[in-house]
This record gives sequence, structure tokens and C-alpha cells, in this order.
Amino acid sequence: MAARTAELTEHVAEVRGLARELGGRQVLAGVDLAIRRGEFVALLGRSGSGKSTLLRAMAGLDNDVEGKIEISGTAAIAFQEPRLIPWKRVLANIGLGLRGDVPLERARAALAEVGLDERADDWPLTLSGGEAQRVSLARALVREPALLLLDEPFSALDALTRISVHNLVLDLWVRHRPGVLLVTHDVDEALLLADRVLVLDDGRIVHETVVDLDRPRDRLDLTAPRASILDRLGVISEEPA
Ligand SMILES: Nc1ncnc2c1ncn2[C@@H]1O[C@H](COP(=O)(O)OP(=O)(O)OP(=O)(O)O)[C@@H](O)[C@H]1O
Repeated sequence: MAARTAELTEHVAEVRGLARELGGRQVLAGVDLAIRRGEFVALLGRSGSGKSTLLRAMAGLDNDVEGKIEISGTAAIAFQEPRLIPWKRVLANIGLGLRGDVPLERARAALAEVGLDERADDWPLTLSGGEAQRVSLARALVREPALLLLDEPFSALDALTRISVHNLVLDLWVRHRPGVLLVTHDVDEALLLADRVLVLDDGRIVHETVVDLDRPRDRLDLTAPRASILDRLGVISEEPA
């Protein structure tokens, strides 16, 4: 079982030699990774490469990993599906914590931050996909996480909703400055949002691209880093030479 809490100074999360076997396969085979305070990191990798396994371990949801995980403060996770409890109203869903309930005022404030204060007393099933994902983000934020783990939170959204939730995540990140680890399949999404893009393959981090560009970013500026990441993912780049 990996260590969980630590007084890290420069970093909000440190993972060393993380290993996990699943279904007879070594899915994680010695992952090393560190996230600085307030840093936005994106994680790419082929389907089945172990991205969700890594996030679950960092969120403390998997006790069968080997290696070291140190998180300085609280980690909160949001998933691809919002995972709201249908028989609890929206506000109650935010207040429901993994570790005890949070005060109502804080839950209301979190809901207001994602622009849904008027939906506090509604049932989750009356929300659109984008709204439900916003509630899921509010539920993570209300824990005031030092580390926010996002497991493909945009991938089930249509293109326009996706852009608005991208912008919301960036706004929330600027306001609260948690360290973020975002799992995505979308190279452009990773490059538009993150300070650093990592690639997971064969159970290890095999590639890192630093994205040293101001936000909001222009897709045209991302051509070179996109090509090198696609190359590492084994995808032929469609960019003109
Ligand atoms: N409980 C389990 N039992 C056996 N194998 C599992 C279990 N959970 C995950 N796996 C396997 O572990 C591997 C990694 O899964 P994981 O969900 O972490 O991959 P991923 O990179 O997030 O994939 P995707 O991009 O498709 O979501 C996969 O091959 C998956 O089938």
C-alpha cells in the first residue's frame, strides 16, 4: 500500500515506482510523476494504457498498488460520467463527501462558481450532460483540493459544451490554483489546457512536452508539439509538412 499524505513543498503530488497488476497484466510498471503546486498536467495514452488506473490510485481509490504516492493535502476526482446520485437533489449531491458532509454555504458557493446556483433544488436527471458535469466539478471543488484529478471529464460532451466546460475548468483552475492531472484522449485538448503533457505507455511515463504558451491558446501555435506527441502515440500526424 502506497503512502498517501505528505508535507511536500514544491510538489503537490509525487508518484515513484508505482506498479499495479490487473487481470494478470502489469498495467502500471513503475510510474514516476510529480506535479508542482498549481500546475496543470495532461496525461495521454492509448486505450488500456492504465491512465484511469493511475488516477484511481492517486485518488486513494485503489489499495492494491505498489510504490510511493505522496499527496500534499486533499485530492478530489471527477470522472467522465458525472456520477450524481439521482435521488439526492443537486445541492445535496455537492454536499455529499467521501469524507463527511460539507457545510451548505460552501456547497452553494461551489454551485454558484459553476453557474448553476438556480438549479440547487432540482433533481440530477433534469440536468443536461454539460450541467451534470459542472455539478460534478463543483462537488470536487468544494473539497478545496490541492490536487484535482480529472478522468476524461469532457469526452461525453458535444463540441460546443466541451469548449464551455474547458473554459470553466480553466477559470476554476486560475481562481483556486489546484494542481491538476487531466486524463484525455484528445491531443489538442491536452495542448490547449495544460502546462505539461505526459504520455503513458507500457506502464510508464514515456514522453513529456512542456507547453510554454499563454492562454487562451491558438490551435495554430500547437502544430509542432502536436506532431511530436502524435508521433510518440504511434499516430501519423495529419498536419501538412
Ligand atoms: N478490475 C480489472 N480487472 C482486470 N483488468 C482490469 C481491471 N480494471 C482495468 N483493467 C485492465 O487494465 C488496463 C488499464 O485500464 P485503464 O482503465 O486504466 O486504461 P485507460 O488507459 O484508462 O483506458 P481508456 O483510455 O480506454 O479509458 C486495461 O487493459 C483494462 O482492461
